[in-house]
Amino acid sequence: MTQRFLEPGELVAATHNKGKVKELKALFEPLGFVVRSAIELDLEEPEETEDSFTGNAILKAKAAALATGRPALSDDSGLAVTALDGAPGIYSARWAGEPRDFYAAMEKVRSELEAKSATDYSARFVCALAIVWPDGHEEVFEGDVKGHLEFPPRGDRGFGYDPIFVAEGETITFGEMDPDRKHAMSHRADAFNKLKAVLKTDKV
Ligand SMILES: O=c1nc[nH]c2c1ncn2[C@H]1C[C@H](O)[C@@H](COP(=O)(O)OP(=O)(O)OP(=O)(O)O)O1
Ligand SMILES: [Mg+2]
Repeated sequence: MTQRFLEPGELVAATHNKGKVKELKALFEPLGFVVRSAIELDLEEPEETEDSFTGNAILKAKAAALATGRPALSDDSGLAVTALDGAPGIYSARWAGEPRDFYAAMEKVRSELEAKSATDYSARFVCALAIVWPDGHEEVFEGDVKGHLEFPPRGDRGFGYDPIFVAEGETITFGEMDPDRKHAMSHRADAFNKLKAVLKTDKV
């Protein structure tokens, strides 16, 4: 399939995560997109049945594009810990249970590292951003940010696993970091920088 460009206009953010909605708005609104989230539109949350970030990103965007008849943007992301063979990975949200408790999920990461007597605390955040059009055309981009984990968790400025993640070259966690600074270096920003290639806007 040939690459397709996305025209500025209304864009459905196929996510129910308020932290992501905030970050996706910060990335797309300056470029002239009006972002409406799946929360505002009261869309159903599809089951994430694929075995990769890109697969789940496409699945979520496709469901929202079909439900709304509009191009939809999704984000599938997670924390991949080297010593845990990439876990929690695509299960990052599911490790937090229902209702989501990321302090419990961060504690699970810590206890699994301790159980393995791990000395390697390196980790990365991964993000797949997908755009799917109502006719089924899809574009997907993957980004990451490398770093390491520190315990106990610090900072309440981000979401999810941010309080234990320290990016390469930094000393503070994503939870302690100014949100604009996180946006400039995150896995989401990395994927977004690749996705810019399909945005039809002179503001890029
Ligand atoms: O920048 C981040 N800072 C901290 N934690 C993060 C980040 N990015 C993803 N994460 C973690 C938490 C999130 O809950 C999970 C993704 O799971 P994921 O299924 O993609 O998202 P979700 O279920 O929260 O919302 P939705 O599927 O409606 O987009 O990984
Ligand atoms: Mg999810």
